[in-house]
Amino acid sequence: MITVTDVHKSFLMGERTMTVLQGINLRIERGELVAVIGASGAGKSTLLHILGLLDRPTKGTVLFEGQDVLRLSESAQADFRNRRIGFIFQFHHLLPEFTALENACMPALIQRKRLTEVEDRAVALLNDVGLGARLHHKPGELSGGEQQRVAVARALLMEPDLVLADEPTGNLDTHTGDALFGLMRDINKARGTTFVIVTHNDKLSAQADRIIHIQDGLII
Ligand SMILES: Nc1ncnc2c1ncn2[C@@H]1O[C@H](COP(=O)(O)OP(=O)(O)OP(=O)(O)O)[C@@H](O)[C@H]1O
Repeated sequence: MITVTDVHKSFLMGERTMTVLQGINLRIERGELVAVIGASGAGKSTLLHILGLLDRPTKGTVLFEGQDVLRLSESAQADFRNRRIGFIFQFHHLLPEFTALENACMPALIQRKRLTEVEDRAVALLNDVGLGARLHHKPGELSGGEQQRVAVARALLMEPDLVLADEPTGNLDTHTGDALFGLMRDINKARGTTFVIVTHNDKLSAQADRIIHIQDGLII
């Protein structure tokens, strides 16, 4: 599904260049659930941002089903992201003024689809994540785990082939984190959705199909 070849990423910090990724080579097969682990600052989030077309490598290629996605225009990349990739971050970035249902529908609204077109699917997803009784609650009226589950429903709304999750259980208690990871595993099994999950939790990464360990910007 994804082939990453010789990806480097450097950031210019004043006069100094800081190299964060130093030649990443990686293949991710369709339907895999991959955990990305490594020490703080190793480059995990940077790699995830590059896979999600949220950032560009300084050097190297990223092929998605053989297509060189880095060559797409900015707007084509945005469209690709919106249609094919779901994102789940540690801080779920829900919009506080909107209900759980409206937040879950947000990717469709961004694509100028009507709420009525996706509402049924969003309700079904929120049911799947155990929030059937919380559809009209705003984020401030939900627990941290419930908010994160809204973010999972939102990530799945457009039926993405790929979900990128950056420490999705990072700010949850163990029990809620385990349940959320189990939910992602279930979705992976049921729909064949590919997951790439950055996590610091060894117990969770042990349940992945494969663990990718990054150290100092290289896969070891
Ligand atoms: N936009 C940026 N400009 C400059 N430096 C950056 C930028 N983004 C990340 N870095 C640096 O790159 C390094 C890797 O960051 P990254 O967020 O990928 O690490 P990580 O492995 O995800 O760490 P953590 O587990 O703490 O989230 C860090 O030292 C960070 O300070």
